[in-house]
Amino acid sequence: MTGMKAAGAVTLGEVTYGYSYNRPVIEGVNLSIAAGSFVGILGPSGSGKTTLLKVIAGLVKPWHGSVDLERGRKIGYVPQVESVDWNFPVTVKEVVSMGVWNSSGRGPWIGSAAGEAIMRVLESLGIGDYASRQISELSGGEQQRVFLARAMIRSPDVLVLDEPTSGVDHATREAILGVLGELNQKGVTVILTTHDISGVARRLPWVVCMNRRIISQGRPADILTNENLLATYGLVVDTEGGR
Ligand SMILES: Nc1ncnc2c1ncn2[C@@H]1O[C@H](COP(=O)(O)OP(=O)(O)OP(=O)(O)O)[C@@H](O)[C@H]1O
Repeated sequence: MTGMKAAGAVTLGEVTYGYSYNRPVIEGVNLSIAAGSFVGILGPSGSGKTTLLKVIAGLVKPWHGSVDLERGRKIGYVPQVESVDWNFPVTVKEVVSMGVWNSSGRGPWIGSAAGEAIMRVLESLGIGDYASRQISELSGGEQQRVFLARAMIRSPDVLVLDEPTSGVDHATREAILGVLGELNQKGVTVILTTHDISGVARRLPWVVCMNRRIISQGRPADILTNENLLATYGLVVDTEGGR
């Protein structure tokens, strides 16, 4: 896809970023993600996956290198649930409405059209009944779906998700993967990180292994080999699952 900028394509060139002077946590990252891709990013803890997603989503600016997304395309970012502190009172509907503040430019008042759109998204994720509940009362898997709803309400061209299936049960994982698969079928580029090799990564069309740098990428059957996993994680992982 080089040289071609289809909707929702993301291209990183020689991207380096870190949090303290002279200590990059991702370095020289070159990555081309074609529009309409469904990509899983794998790597051990601390390998820079979240950082890479933040660079892609434009939340941080790389020290060096380029991040290209076609002008006017929208990126939705779904953070890791554990990274968010919901100790203040806010309902599910209010959290999702944050996704439309930017476009309405009017603050947290939900018009009836936006309200209906929010309910449609919540229902598509099976959490319509929770609209008026406090977010702090929900389980991790339910909160995960609320964040997904907040990103989906903006109809993004690219959806970037940080470990969307971590800490959820089997049924929730399948529900989340199902929703992401449907969005991808509609043309949304989906980029997620995961630690779940057999339950998630093996089922995606394309995976990228990273550890500060990109180590390998390709179809899971070609990439999730013991040799590559050893290079990425420093150990051989039981990829056959047995879950
Ligand atoms: N806000 C921050 N300030 C300082 N250092 C940070 C910050 N965020 C991440 N780091 C450091 O950058 C490195 C990469 O972190 P990152 O969260 O990108 O890794 P990760 O691959 O997503 O890890 P995990 O799988 O555990 O979520 C780690 O060493 C981490 O400690």
